Amino acid sequence: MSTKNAMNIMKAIAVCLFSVIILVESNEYLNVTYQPAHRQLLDFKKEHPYPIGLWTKNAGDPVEIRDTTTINSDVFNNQLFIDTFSTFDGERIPERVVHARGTGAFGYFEVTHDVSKYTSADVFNGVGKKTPLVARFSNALQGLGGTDFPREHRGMSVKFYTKEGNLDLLCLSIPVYFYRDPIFFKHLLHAFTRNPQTTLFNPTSVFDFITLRPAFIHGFFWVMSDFGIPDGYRKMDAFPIHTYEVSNKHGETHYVRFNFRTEQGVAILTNEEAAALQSQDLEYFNRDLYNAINSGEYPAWKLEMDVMTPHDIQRVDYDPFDVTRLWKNGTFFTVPIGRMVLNKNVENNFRDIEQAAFNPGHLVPGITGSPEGLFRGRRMFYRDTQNYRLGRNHNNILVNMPLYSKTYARDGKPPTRLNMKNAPNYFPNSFNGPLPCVDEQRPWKKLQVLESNAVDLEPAWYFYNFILEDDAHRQRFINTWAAALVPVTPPVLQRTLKLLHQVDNDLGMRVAVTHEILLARAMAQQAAARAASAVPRPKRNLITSEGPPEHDNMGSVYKIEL
Ligand code: HEM
Repeated sequence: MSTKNAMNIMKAIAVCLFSVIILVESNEYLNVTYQPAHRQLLDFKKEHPYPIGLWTKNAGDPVEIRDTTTINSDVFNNQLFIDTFSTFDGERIPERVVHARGTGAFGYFEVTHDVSKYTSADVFNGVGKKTPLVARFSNALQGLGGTDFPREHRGMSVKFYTKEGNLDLLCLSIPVYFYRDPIFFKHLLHAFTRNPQTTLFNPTSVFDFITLRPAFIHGFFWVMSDFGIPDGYRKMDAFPIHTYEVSNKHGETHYVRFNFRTEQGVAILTNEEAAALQSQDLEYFNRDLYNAINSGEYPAWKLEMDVMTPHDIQRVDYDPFDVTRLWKNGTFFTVPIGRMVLNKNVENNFRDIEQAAFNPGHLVPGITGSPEGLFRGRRMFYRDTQNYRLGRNHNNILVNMPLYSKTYARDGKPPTRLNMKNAPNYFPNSFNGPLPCVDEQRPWKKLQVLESNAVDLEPAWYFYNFILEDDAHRQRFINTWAAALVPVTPPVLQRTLKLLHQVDNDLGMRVAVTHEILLARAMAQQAAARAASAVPRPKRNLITSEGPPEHDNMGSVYKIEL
């Protein structure tokens, strides 16, 4: 029989088989407990009532059914077997060094207000204009297989595919960052993530680091408050934090902080709610986003910017570029820009989200970035880590490709795409290779920011007394601190309590007292657990050469000791 005949027969059999299955399964959706995430495969089958085609090997030649099993066969002559293990063995790429765990979706941004006075960026100009985008949500410190519920800041990265190139805004769920100096990044991450010996998160290293670098305390206060565990990604605000310089078509500059405000309403989980949910669904955050979008409840965020003029920025009594603090009340005004809507789940998470490379250095004309050191440091970190994680041509991966690009970059590890075909590969050239543009509006003055290393505890004091809106929230904050300090060892514990006293005496005292109570309770629980462990437990009866266990019937190898 020829290959063509064989393929046709297989196709016919497959069509008959699958038609029967479709009939049998036609009532599936009557089961109302199926969430969109549960019925993904069924949805696929509804869209594709027949098999989507013939199965091929990696080189495109058809798979013959006898090659799909290997017992008692010549595996070295079975190309499908070789394809199978060699592709599977290489399925993993390095996960992100931070923000590894996450999910994402596609959507669009729509301009709702005229902001041409502040920025000439095409993406934010022209009321009603829509720009496609991809957004990724993550939690900051978990590995790929971590949990959705830890108390930590979340990420929301947005890549706008604009006519002027990709604009990436990488945001956090809290409006301040932990430090100003980019060199601290690695040390913070080492202190806050898994201990090299125990592989466990270690509260002592966290508080050791914070007390030795007390400037971190403000960002950490946000994480220890209700803002530390949002109720899913849809219900959190998100902030790029840095103070960006923007310029209009006359070359006039303003300084702005962007804010994404959730239209779903900010909602949080208490420690108890998070623990209860975690026991039922380790993937609550990812599931929530997928289900909402699939059900047509498209999550949306309003984008606005807090603005200062170049005149204002030099006259405020604080450093407006300092990412560890908020801008003070009454020193800026807020301008709405537009609305981001996520209306399409990705079809393939690895292709569209795992391979996405967001980089704060991806800016467009009219948005210059921030002159301060952390931003400049980040421009290098992201490119470097993505070169390692995805390869040097990661901007040629589908999800990262700008709408338009003509470069002098060539070769290297795939994907090289068309590799600019036969165009000149050097600049300048006399043979019509791509030319640079002239942007007369681009500001010619560069602001230089001199930053201070001084530790200012005032923002943390302000947070405790004014951002925490009432005493109930303050008490939850205190309880979280006290519980987090229970496993912390001396002298770090004493130093942490001292730092809290220095921020605010009331805070220091209340955390110390609650900590004493929790410590006593933890010791009592340990004693109770020790007592309980003395109670005999059911034993496992292993199979031995001496025959079946005494009370074993029906072949069971377990017996309960009474
Ligand atoms: C010195 C400061 C910082 C450094 C060195 C740094 C470094 C990194 C690195 C290496 C990644 C992984 C990127 C990848 O593998 O694709 C990452 C991800 C991320 N960072 Fe930062 N970061 C810094 C500060 C910040 C700040 C201030 C923000 C937000 C305001 C931020 C938001 C994010 C987000 C949202 C992601 C996840 C990106 C994604 O979804 O793929 N980071 N960061």
